[in-house]
Amino acid sequence: MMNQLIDKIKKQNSPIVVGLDPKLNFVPSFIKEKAFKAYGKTNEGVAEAFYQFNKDIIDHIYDEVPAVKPQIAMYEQYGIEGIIAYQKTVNYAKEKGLVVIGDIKRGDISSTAEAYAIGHLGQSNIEGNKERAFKNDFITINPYMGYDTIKPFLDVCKEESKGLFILVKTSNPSSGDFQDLKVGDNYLYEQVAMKVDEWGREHMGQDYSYVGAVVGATYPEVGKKLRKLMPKTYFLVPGYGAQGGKAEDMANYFNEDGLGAIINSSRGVIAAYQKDSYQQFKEEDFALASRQAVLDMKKDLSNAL
Ligand SMILES: O=c1ccn([C@@H]2O[C@H](COP(=O)(O)O)[C@@H](O)[C@H]2O)c(=O)[nH]1
Repeated sequence: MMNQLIDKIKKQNSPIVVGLDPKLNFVPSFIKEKAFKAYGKTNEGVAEAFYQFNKDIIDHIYDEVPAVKPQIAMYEQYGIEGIIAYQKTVNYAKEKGLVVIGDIKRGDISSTAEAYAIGHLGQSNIEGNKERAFKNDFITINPYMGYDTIKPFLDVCKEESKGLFILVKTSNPSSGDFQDLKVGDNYLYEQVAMKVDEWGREHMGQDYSYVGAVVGATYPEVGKKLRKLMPKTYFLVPGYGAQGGKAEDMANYFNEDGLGAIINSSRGVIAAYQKDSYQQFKEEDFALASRQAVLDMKKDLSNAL
């Protein structure tokens, strides 16, 4: 799957992933009103509104970006109906040929990790009948509990040709509370990076491993250091745009082959029509504004890289 992602990045000249993180106040009123008329102001109503919102955005961006990253929390808060909207979003993105990174950030003891891995990347075996719950190509996972909790994910990835992005240095303001603690001569994030690199070497695609790393756009000096420490690891880089990550710093996350990183923007794309800089777009043209935001991000990055 890493090879396919890289091929698409090269073909579209677009190291960009759009985060599908819907919020009710991002959804235009004409979509909300229709959904609420059909299902009421209920979880089902929100789920319908989110799906229609995502679908229109996907229709307007799928030819310009290789991947989308739905953030499961945005859906989960609306219960089963929200999860169904997440699943339908993943399915629709796959139908449009997009690579899907399920941002689920799981991690637990190995028996539980195995269930997460099967559910989000693999297939369950129901007395001989195989069933797939979610069609993600990659998921994000949390390495805090150590190797035995990572292994079930690696095993399913191998079986299914899927991939992972493991949290190494996150983009949030307090990411240093633990990640920047010194462990011997290294920072904790460096220790984790070395492990992710080691696990990845046993799970190589063509040039890059299918075990990737999450490295926040908001710490470009760390990005530069990690780029050297993990040359075969693809980086998923959240934090560009809404969190303050700048295009001029993104070169730090790429290798000399022009590859090695895929930059995420969620709010900056899906809620673009609400920004002053896109006020030429009316609410009903929200998806066109998202497309414009992708084109602008593409230009912004290619000028900087
Ligand atoms: O370190 C991390 C890890 C994950 N995220 C996720 O990425 C998006 C960012 O959204 P923006 O609107 O572009 O800020 C969101 O889903 C986060 O949960 C992250 O930001 N940082």
